[in-house]
Amino acid sequence: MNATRKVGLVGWGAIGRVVGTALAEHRVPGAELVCVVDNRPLGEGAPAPQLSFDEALERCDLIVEAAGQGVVREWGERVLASGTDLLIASTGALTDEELAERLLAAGPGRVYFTGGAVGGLDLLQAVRALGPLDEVRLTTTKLPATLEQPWMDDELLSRLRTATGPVEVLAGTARDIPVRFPKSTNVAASVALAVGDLDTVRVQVVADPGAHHTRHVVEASGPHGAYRFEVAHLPDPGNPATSQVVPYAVLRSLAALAGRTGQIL
Ligand SMILES: NC(=O)C1=CN([C@@H]2O[C@H](COP(=O)(O)OP(=O)(O)OC[C@H]3O[C@@H](n4cnc5c(N)ncnc54)[C@H](O)[C@@H]3O)[C@@H](O)[C@H]2O)C=CC1
Ligand SMILES: O=C([O-])CC(=O)C(=O)O
Repeated sequence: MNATRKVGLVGWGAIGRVVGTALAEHRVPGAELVCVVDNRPLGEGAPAPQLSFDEALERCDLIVEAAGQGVVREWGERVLASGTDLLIASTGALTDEELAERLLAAGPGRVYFTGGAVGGLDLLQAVRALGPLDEVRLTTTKLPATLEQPWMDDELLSRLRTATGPVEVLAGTARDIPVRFPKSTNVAASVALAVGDLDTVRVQVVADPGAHHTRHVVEASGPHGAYRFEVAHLPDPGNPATSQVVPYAVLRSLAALAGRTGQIL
């Protein structure tokens, strides 16, 4: 049987709280929560000691990032160089190809990403082996307030705030969109990781005041077939930018990584 994975969880927010609580309750066979890292003091709020990143690297063999793209940029290489594996939720950081290459070259730790809020990535990854896709489109629809960004001008902010139906906020590729909406469109980078090309993935970001559910629609086509995956998630009540399902996607990824016998994964 494999040794128990010693997990350091970075980020005690909408995703981290659910992941950390499940780990602390031993709901992931083969994985144990050793510590939590967060740049806010957590007091007694977390079920494991709050440590610095450096302390976490000394005690853990797997870091789960559920904090933001900046953490991947700042810590990714050091995590891998210390021999610790890294599971990434903030995949948008990997649209920086220089960083992605440095992470690929770093080691001996291994880097993984979770499918997060989007579906069908396993099939898109499989299709890639047949040859490139001609077209890949992602349409993400969210509540307007979850899409507001510091770079937006007054006109765009006003369009978001006064929308009475769906409005396109920005269109681009998976190379530029996740940087523009760092907490809201990591899914675009995840689709690009599956497809293997940032520029092929065209992304449309839509704000809809009636979006009771956050929607991600992936449409892809190529010489071998056509694919469409549509998901509609309830947003997390505390952080509506994040879909409620995301921590469970992280836990699913963790279960696969911990890979205990007695489970069919
Ligand atoms: N792949 C996917 O489908 C998704 C990915 N995400 C990514 O996951 C991230 C976390 O999401 P939530 O838990 O909803 O966010 P949240 O805002 O609820 O929680 C983030 C936590 O990380 C902490 N944090 C932020 N920067 C930090 C730093 N530099 N060092 C240590 N701690 C830090 C914050 O204090 C907070 O406790 C998002 O920013 C986004 O990048 C979010 C949703 C879906
Ligand atoms: O949770 C979601 O629906 C998507 C999200 O925030 C992201 O990709 O960053």
